[in-house]
Amino acid sequence: MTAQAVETGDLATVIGLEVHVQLETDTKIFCGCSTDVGDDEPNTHTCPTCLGLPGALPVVNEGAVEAAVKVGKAIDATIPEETNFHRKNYYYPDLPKNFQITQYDAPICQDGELEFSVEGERRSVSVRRAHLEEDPGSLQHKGGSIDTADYTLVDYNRAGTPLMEIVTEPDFRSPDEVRSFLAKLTEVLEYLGIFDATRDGSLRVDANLSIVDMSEVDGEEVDASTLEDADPNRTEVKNISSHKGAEKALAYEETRQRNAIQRGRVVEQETRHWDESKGVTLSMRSKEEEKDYRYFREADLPPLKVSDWKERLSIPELPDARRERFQAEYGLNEEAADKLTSTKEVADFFEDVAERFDPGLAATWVADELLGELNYRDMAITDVSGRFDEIERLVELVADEEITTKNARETVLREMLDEGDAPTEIVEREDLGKTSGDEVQGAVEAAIEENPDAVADYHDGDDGAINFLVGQVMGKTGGSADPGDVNQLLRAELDG
Ligand SMILES: Nc1ncnc2c1ncn2[C@@H]1O[C@H](COP(=O)(O)OP(=O)(O)OP(=O)(O)O)[C@@H](O)[C@H]1O
Ligand SMILES: [Mg+2]
Ligand SMILES: [Mg+2]
Repeated sequence: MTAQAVETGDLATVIGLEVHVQLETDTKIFCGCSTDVGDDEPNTHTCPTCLGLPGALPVVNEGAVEAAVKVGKAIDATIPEETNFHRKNYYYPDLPKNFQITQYDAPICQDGELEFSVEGERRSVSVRRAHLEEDPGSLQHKGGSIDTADYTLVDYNRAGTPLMEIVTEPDFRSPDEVRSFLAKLTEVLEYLGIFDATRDGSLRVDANLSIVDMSEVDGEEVDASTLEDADPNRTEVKNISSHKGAEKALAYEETRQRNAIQRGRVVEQETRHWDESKGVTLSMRSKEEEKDYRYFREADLPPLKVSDWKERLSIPELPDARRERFQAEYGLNEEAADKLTSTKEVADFFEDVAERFDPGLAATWVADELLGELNYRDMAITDVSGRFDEIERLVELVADEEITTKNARETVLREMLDEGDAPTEIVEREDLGKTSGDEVQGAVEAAIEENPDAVADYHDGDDGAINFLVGQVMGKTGGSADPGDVNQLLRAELDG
């Protein structure tokens, strides 16, 4: 049968996410095995519980529940009186028990919300629920990828790592919104101190996408009721592990589904796999339904009373609030406030520096100089957190006018980062201490004496000649004089 091209009105894209984030705890969610597995030998961080051996009993790690409650506070979610766990049954080699302990009808968080911006515009996404669950093991496909491998090995080091699955409403309308949302979510999770974005596999996204033909529904825009009327088939794309990957996979899927609809084909409801290297989504299987999982209560774990945990646990000031406070309290512009709140560590360091020195100077040195040089070297603030004292010392040298801004920026900071030396060491070694007034005055007089042509040009009204003379003085003082001061001294000498 050849498909007939159909008349399609405006096609609207609808996206909802299931984001799995790894909660930073020392031990796994239901046993005492360490979560710090790094590149250790496979299957060395395991015990009867996370291997799912018969008779082994799970015990819930309260640290993981606390982390989840903090997330709930940050997204303004409802925390139930009592939470409990369920078994989700399915058969796959990464799951030793053939069921995953997860949450079903009493998730730790319900009805939250997260605001973010896309290209300067504020958007808000509702979080339907966020629940705790255990990570399965990891599969290593040998001699190929998931569909072509000769054989597959399984490593249970990861099995039992605490995960939080954050399920949004289908509120996104484009792949780039998803990318901005994920950036914001990551930022918030890091502020809470429960998430490490640099850890491999710490963020995994299942991205659901459907296309609604607006000519078939009432209303101009997609909302909950038009979506219910249209009830479009959706695909769920798995194996996405980065913000950029999510955007790319969804852009691919958006085009694929739109093209299918425009050719009069039906979009299958199915689970697809994101192939990062090929940049395509591939059909894996038809979408399983809830009944396939035979959810039932995990009888080995008693329900957990959490009604007062939201009050008991405190969370730090979050990025949006901090950004606003930075503008009000330190008089920063939006761009500087954005940069200085990009991570909690940057924000904390900035506040330390701003307390000791002028906030404007602190902002320049942390936001522009330090972050700029770090960025250039592909380094993060965490790479220099052991050297905050040294960086403050450098700002102090500038604040006390012991070295020039130019030398501080172009020599001291760069050498600190490249060679690992302390600022005072570099100042001494490179002889960067600001030249004394006498020396500068001497250099000014010498420059005037040695350059009669420039002096004559200056007196003829050629103001550019002064720049040449400033350059001469800077050369004589090895760049350690202040160019503004030199300019003034020269004018005083020439006009006097
Ligand atoms: N029409 C739609 N288009 C795009 N996304 C949708 C649509 N309807 C629902 N979604 C999204 O699909 C996701 C449903 O996730 P949920 O975990 O509730 O169920 P599931 O995917 O069926 O289950 P599982 O956890 O087993 O994958 C939500 O993120 C939701 O926003
Ligand atoms: Mg889900
Ligand atoms: Mg799903």
